[in-house]
Amino acid sequence: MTKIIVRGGRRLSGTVRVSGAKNAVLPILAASLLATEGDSVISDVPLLDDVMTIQQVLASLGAGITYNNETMRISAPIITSHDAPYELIRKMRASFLVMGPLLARIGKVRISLPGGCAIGTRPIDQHLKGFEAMGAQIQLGHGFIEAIAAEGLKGAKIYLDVASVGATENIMMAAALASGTTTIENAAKEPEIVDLANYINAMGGKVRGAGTGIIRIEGVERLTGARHNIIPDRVEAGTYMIAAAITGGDVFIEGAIADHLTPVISKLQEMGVDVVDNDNGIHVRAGKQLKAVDVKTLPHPGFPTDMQSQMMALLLTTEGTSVVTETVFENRFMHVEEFQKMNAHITVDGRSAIVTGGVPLTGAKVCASDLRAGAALICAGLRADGETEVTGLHHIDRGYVDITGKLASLGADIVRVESAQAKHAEEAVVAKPSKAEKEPAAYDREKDVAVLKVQPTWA
Ligand SMILES: CC(=O)N[C@H]1[C@@H](OP(=O)(O)OP(=O)(O)OC[C@H]2O[C@@H](n3ccc(=O)[nH]c3=O)[C@H](O)[C@@H]2O)O[C@H](CO)[C@@H](O)[C@@H]1O
Ligand SMILES: C=C(OP(=O)(O)O)C(=O)O
Repeated sequence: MTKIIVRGGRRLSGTVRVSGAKNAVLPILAASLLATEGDSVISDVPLLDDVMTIQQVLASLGAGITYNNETMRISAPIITSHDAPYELIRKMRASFLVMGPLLARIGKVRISLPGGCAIGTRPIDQHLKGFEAMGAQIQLGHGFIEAIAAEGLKGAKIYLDVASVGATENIMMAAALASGTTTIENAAKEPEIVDLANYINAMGGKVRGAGTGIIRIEGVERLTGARHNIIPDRVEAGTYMIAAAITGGDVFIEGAIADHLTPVISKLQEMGVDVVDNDNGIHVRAGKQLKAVDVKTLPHPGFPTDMQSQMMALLLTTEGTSVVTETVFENRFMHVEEFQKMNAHITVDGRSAIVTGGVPLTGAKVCASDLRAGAALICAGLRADGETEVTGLHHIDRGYVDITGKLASLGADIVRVESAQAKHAEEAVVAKPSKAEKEPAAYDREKDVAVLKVQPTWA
């Protein structure tokens, strides 16, 4: 089985560069379907499994895509299908974000219920409520959704019952080409929403108020491809901040934007970690005994749920007891059982976890139950006595670019071991004729497999 092996006890130091944000690039790639003419050129596109999945979805709908050097070029003058491929939509949550663009572009879509991290029930009722308000007729059955907007989408006033990130994005994209003005009330305010709005506006759209609770979208007749840089990944940056703090390290996180990380920075400072930002990134220094703090996840600008498990790893190393309350997803404590295998003292009581700090962590064989849980287990392994083996890496590969290489460059004793079977499968992919040769419109995976195969020299 492919695994990451971490031997704890090394203090991290040096500089690590943050990649483009997974949760920004995925909706932005979906939004590229809105442009009827001109190519979109998106830079700082991280090489993640989720990015590969969404580009396959776009290619299956008729988009032409090339990817080189973290830059993706997309053109979608003609949409050739309204049927999003089941096996790709089930793989991840964000692939559902093609629903809004397809409805707006061709007035028709068939799509399965989305997959994604198993952290709760994750309904899509708010997305559908928005599309219905804009005139789409929706039918649900056998795990699929069929929607038709025979006369095109019309602007509407939509109040979201929960400030859903995905629903805000999906509705924003659909509204960009609808007739009239759409208002989203109780909209999500995450930085990724602002990045998407900036991209739509660069394509010729008229989105105002992104980053606040009320977003107004004046529909336009057509959008054209545009150039756009993806914002740095605040969750990846936050993960390296935790990795630095948990090892008592001294790390500069290059590219991280402090304004996107205010709740994480403020909790770390409350615990006694030195965090200083400048125009180029965030410097994290830790060394003294850290204090226990309580953490409650909330929609932005509250403490991000995607940083909850990594923060829990750090709280295990403080003096005292902390309470971590998860309010965004109802089942996001699956990492607790894995931490317990590492000698962690945590009890879960409903939506709260009571974390007893200061009990030494010991290495163990653990499994990532979701993307961020995987990163949190690696952080805990950096501090634990002995060897920690983390499996379930398909979760981690969805959202972290070369986490082993980046941590190793900071001095961590960490290695990724590919199973013989995984290596064999990878070689088979390399040996196949290029997908681009067979389907000129498709993603050039050949080039990227070469990148994927790069193993750190210390391995
Ligand atoms: C690809 C992506 O960007 N993923 C992020 C996005 O997920 P995602 O967009 O799926 O998360 P949402 O903001 O939609 O979910 C927040 C809450 O709203 C609920 N809900 C959501 C939609 C809906 O129609 N009805 C409903 O009840 C969910 O069950 C959850 O309890 O935001 C989450 C919350 O910050 C992050 O953890 C994910 O990393
Ligand atoms: C929950 C996450 O991702 P997704 O919404 O893609 O499952 C995440 O990025 O932590």
